[in-house]
Amino acid sequence: MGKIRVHELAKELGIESKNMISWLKNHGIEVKNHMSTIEDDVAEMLRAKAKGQKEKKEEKSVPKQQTAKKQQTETTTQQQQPKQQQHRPQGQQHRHNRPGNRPVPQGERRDRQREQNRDRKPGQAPAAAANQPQFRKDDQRRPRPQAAASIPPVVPPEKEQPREKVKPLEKEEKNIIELRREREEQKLLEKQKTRGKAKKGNKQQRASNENQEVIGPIIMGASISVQELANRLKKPAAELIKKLIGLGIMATINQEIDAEVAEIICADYGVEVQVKIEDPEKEILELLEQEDSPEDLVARPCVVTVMGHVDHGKTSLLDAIRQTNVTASEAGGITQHIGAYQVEHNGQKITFLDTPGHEAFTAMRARGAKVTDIAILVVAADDGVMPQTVEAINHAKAANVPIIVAINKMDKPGANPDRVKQELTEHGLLPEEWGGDTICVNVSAKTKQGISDLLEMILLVAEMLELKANPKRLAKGTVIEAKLDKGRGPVATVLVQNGTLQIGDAIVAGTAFGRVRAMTDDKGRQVKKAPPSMPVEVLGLSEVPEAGDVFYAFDDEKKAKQLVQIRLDRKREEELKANSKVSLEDLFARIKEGEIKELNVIVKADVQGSVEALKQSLENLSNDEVRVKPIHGGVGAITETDIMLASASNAIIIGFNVRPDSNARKAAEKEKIDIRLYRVIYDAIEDVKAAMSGLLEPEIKEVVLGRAEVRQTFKASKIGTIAGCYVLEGKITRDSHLRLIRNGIVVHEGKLESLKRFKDDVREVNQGYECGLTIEKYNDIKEGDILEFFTFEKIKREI
Ligand SMILES: Nc1nc2c(ncn2[C@@H]2O[C@H](COP(=O)(O)OP(=O)(O)OP(=O)(O)O)[C@@H](O)[C@H]2O)c(=O)[nH]1
Repeated sequence: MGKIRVHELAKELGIESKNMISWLKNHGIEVKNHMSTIEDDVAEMLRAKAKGQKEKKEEKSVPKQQTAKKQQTETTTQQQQPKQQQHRPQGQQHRHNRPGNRPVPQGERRDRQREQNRDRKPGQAPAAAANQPQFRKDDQRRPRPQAAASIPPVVPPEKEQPREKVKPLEKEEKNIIELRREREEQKLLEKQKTRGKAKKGNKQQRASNENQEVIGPIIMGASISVQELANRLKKPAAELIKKLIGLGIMATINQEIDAEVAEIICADYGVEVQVKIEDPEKEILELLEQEDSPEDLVARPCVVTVMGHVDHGKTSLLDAIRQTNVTASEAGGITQHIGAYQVEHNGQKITFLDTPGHEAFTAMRARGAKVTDIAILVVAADDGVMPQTVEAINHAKAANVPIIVAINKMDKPGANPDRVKQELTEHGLLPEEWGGDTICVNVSAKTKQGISDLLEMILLVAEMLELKANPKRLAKGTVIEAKLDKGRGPVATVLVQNGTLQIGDAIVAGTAFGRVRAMTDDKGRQVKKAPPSMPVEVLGLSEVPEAGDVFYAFDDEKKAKQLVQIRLDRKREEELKANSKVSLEDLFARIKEGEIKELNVIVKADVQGSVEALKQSLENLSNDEVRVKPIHGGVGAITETDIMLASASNAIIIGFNVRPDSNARKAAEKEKIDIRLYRVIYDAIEDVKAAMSGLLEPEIKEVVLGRAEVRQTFKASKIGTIAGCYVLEGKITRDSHLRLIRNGIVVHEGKLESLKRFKDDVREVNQGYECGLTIEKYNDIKEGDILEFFTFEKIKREI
């Protein structure tokens, strides 16, 4: 028997799906979303309830006695409803989960339902209700003796009834939600109070234990000098320096230590640190980010990204959607590629980000930009769920973006959508027709089958998301793509996310400033305004911004320029700071300038013997001008902690037969720490010696291209060990050198013998992809091994 969906019934009763879902949930009826089905008797009950409310409203003009009578019947019905509902969810659950329960194809079921509803005469109950077994209907309407008994024979309608009578679904719902929220807030407040007390207690306890004067919280900026901190703690500076040495930080009395270190020191004295950093950039942005008042908010089109495995038809699907939905007025327009486009379906717009593949999506997310409202996961019906499909699912899930599955290539003879659905369930996407909440639509980008259904589903999900924006304010959005055009200068495709962008607006994106000189839409037409969710190509920026940069429009050009200046200053400062770190390359120059009197070194090696040997040999290199000082030595991979220590004490790191792990590598890049890696102790000593005398010739520098993890190994009799790898970062190229690292130790260095994706030989494989490879004359590859790929680059000496 066909059951009705939440959104269908909501539409029928003229209620918002959202309200109906909350109401059902609050009454103990389990529904997942607007696509969930409702038991027929529940639907019927809701219809009766809605009908009752409507009638009651009309009854205001009906004579009093008559109204009272009707209301009595209504009340009776309503009073017994909760009882029925409480039993229902379980039954509903069972029905979905029962094995062997033939899943009714979604399309078939929806069509059947629509057909039945279309055939019915006005005023007649919908099909689902008509098929309802009679006894249920009776049961629902007929008051139970007990319930009836509790109803007073004469109902005073004016006083008792209005509460039931005029309360619409929404209002009832709101009260429950508000009540819950209030209770939760209360609980939170209480929790915080007790926590605060406990914290305070601990601190005081510690302070009194140490028999110290209680000092209030120390308020500081991003850093504080050792002297200043000692003054505020009322402690001798020497004591603090001792503590810092204990932490591996060699600081002088005038040196600045950052908030994190200050916090550790102060914790020892039971003193709290409060960091207050004045951030002029934040202040400007806060002014721009002011919240919209609800009355200014209007619905905006949803923004969709298409993701999926290679060759499953992302580009074809985007093209098919674009072609099928070119309206008559646009037919003559030349479709431009501007990184995003809009189509219209049933009078509603949908924005597609025309950058297939999840790289664009993740790159933007990595930069903190959330542009996508809905993800379309394309899966080829003849191929099924593949590695990149899984990646795409995980990316969308991590971003908390709803997924609609487009099962593509349905025109192909080998198409098997049920297999795809089965595979999807293994990755946490349960198709809605199997009781889950994932919408799956069968499509063919080739024949255009199902494209319209897909668009309909997108609009349905978008409706549930209630996407809104305020077109009246200054624009804010994200840069989707940007390039330098020879003739036109910097060109950026931006997606307006709030406000309206207009010609002449002053805008800032990253460190790029400009006035919007011209705007072009996705059909190549010049436009003067771009409302929310509209992608446009913008001319007029001073430089090329980066994809993922957030842009803001300003009414005050001065403020815009101020923001850019703040960002530029900060960038410069960071570069300067980074450059001030010691490296072997500029060691000699800095020694000569008297800047460096001590060369701090951190030594990491594969065995303790090497650590000691290196430390000793390095220390022996000390001369009158500079003292080589190993501040830390240890066995194992170079870690992020080593980098932090190097950064805090301005040290270089020497690794012997070990490598930095991936976090350490990133941190070293950020902190500009010089890491030198060697396989021969003598080379390490020689390099430092040469650097100290200005003779270091770093002509060739190793450049790491990427890292991959061995996920599986296969033995092939003629080939040797084949490693199934996943590229963790960067890329692998066929001709790169590699080293095999096991537990942070370099086990082998050599070259690649072959590199394949699926069955094809490839020249390179990028981050996020899987590949198969073999290593020249080396077979001892194990699961979990890390392969690091590198080449050599010639570097010009600058001293
Ligand atoms: N028969 C059939 N072929 C299709 C369909 N959709 C795409 N293809 C074909 O599948 C191949 C790959 O399609 P693309 O659109 O390039 O796939 P993609 O996912 O964008 O591929 P990448 O951009 O390489 O990741 C092309 O040869 C298309 O012609 C379809 O619905 N039916």
